[in-house]
Amino acid sequence: MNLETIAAIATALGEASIGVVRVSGENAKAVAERMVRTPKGRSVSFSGPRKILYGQIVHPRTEVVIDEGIVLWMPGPHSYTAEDVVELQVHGGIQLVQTVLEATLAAGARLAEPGEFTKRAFLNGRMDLSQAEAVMDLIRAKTDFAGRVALQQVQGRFSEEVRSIRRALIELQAHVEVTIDYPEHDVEAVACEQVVEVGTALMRRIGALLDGAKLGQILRDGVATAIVGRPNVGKSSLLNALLRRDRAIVTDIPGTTRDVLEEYVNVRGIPLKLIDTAGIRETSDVVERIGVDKSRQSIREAELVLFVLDGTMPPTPEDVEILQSTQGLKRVLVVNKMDAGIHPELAEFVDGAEAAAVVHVSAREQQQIEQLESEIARLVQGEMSLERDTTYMTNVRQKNLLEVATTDLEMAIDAAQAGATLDLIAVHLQSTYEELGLVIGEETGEDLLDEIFSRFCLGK
Ligand SMILES: Nc1nc2c(c(=O)[nH]1)N(C=O)[C@@H](CNc1ccc(C(=O)N[C@@H](CCC(=O)O)C(=O)O)cc1)CN2
Ligand SMILES: Nc1nc2c(ncn2[C@@H]2O[C@H](COP(=O)(O)OP(=O)(O)OP(=O)(O)O)[C@@H](O)[C@H]2O)c(=O)[nH]1
Ligand SMILES: [Mg+2]
Repeated sequence: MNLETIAAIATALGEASIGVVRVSGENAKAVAERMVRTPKGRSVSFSGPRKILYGQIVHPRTEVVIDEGIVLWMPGPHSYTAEDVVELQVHGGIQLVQTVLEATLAAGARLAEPGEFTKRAFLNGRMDLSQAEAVMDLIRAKTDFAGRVALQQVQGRFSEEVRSIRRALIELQAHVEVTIDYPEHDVEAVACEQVVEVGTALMRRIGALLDGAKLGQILRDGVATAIVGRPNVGKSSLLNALLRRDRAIVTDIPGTTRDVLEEYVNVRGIPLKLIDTAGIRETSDVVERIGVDKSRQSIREAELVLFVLDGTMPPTPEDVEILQSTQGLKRVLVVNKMDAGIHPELAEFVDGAEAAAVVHVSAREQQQIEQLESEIARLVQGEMSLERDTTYMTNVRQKNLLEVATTDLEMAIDAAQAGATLDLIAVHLQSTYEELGLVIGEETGEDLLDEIFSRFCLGK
């Protein structure tokens, strides 16, 4: 495949020890030869196998020395894109890296679009679409766990399973097609039995992938965790304590938090989307009332509720209301202000309440926060352990395709059970096969590819 030579900054913009400009394509060699000199200023020829060299980086037209750097020469197909790749590793100054990029453009490359390097890797067959998409998940991973899942997918574990299911489908399809050509009643019955038997097993395998996807979604978005309670109990203080920084405004004035505030935190490898809410109470203040409505909305959308109570006071009617409105949800009762003592009526209230866990903390004094974290981890961990034989996936596009594929496969099985014609069964099997192909990018149209890769970051 003959594509234009592209260049981009591969590292984040900012002051850093090094910055990398990457060039890929047929002219990568020419670009490098126009820009790289030995420490003594002599030209360098980039041919033969991979090479690492140290030298000067010059502007291709003026020969002005821009920096000294390390240059990697990786001839295709043994490179990230499977094309000839040159990496110019220079000092990581914001302006400097930009100047080096401009020099590569002057030397004959064009600026890469977002995701274009990875798109090349896909187009050149070095990875499939599911792997390419996972590259971006890997970069965006906020926790060790999410990172390991993405890496698993980059390395092709998910793709392998999809391919293996497709191979089994093709075999089944072949069996059915052959039978269509030689119609004999008992042979036909055998084929139907095959479709039911093999199809059911494949359903189970696709189902397992979909289970992994559910978890993947949590990984990507974080567990929606609403911190709720009446005003002044210490919700914002708890958010700050869990974040280990002063994010939300805390005052002794009830009704301080007006708007919903969202922050991500990593609790023992589990990503939580923490939602600090306005204290719930009846109020005539227009702004505060909107905030309270939003708090109620957050409760409805939460996967986990941290119900905060002021341990120093007897429970109020608002506490009773919130207890009711969070009934049936996965909730933790967080008795706050333990540093100031626990009121016996509050203790009684908590004893009588149903909850997945009860934790006494002091948000302000940072006491027992780790205890709370352990409880949270315990509550969500069950669904979150990275099991060796489970294949996870975080991509909504792929998940939707798997769902459509199961529907079609189910139709094939139903048709076989109902003794439908083999032609009809074959059509459903064919659809299943094609949908699974789209997951890994087989027969995927140009428009969709553009759309997928444009969501990548520049230089990837
Ligand atoms: N400097 C640098 N570091 C990097 C990358 C890069 O492009 N440049 N990567 C970019 O994201 C990641 C590594 N990914 C890569 C994947 C494959 C190949 C590659 O050359 N593959 C060849 C050769 C394999 C081999 O030697 O065994 C191949 O598959 O044929 C390179 C990088 C992370 N670190
Ligand atoms: N003694 C004690 N006081 C605390 C503790 N946590 C919070 N407070 C105090 O309680 C008051 C209210 O804290 P906030 O975190 O603003 O309470 P909130 O629930 O977010 O309040 P609203 O935003 O008004 O709903 C502040 O004066 C805090 O300093 C604690 O653990 N111990
Ligand atoms: Mg608050």
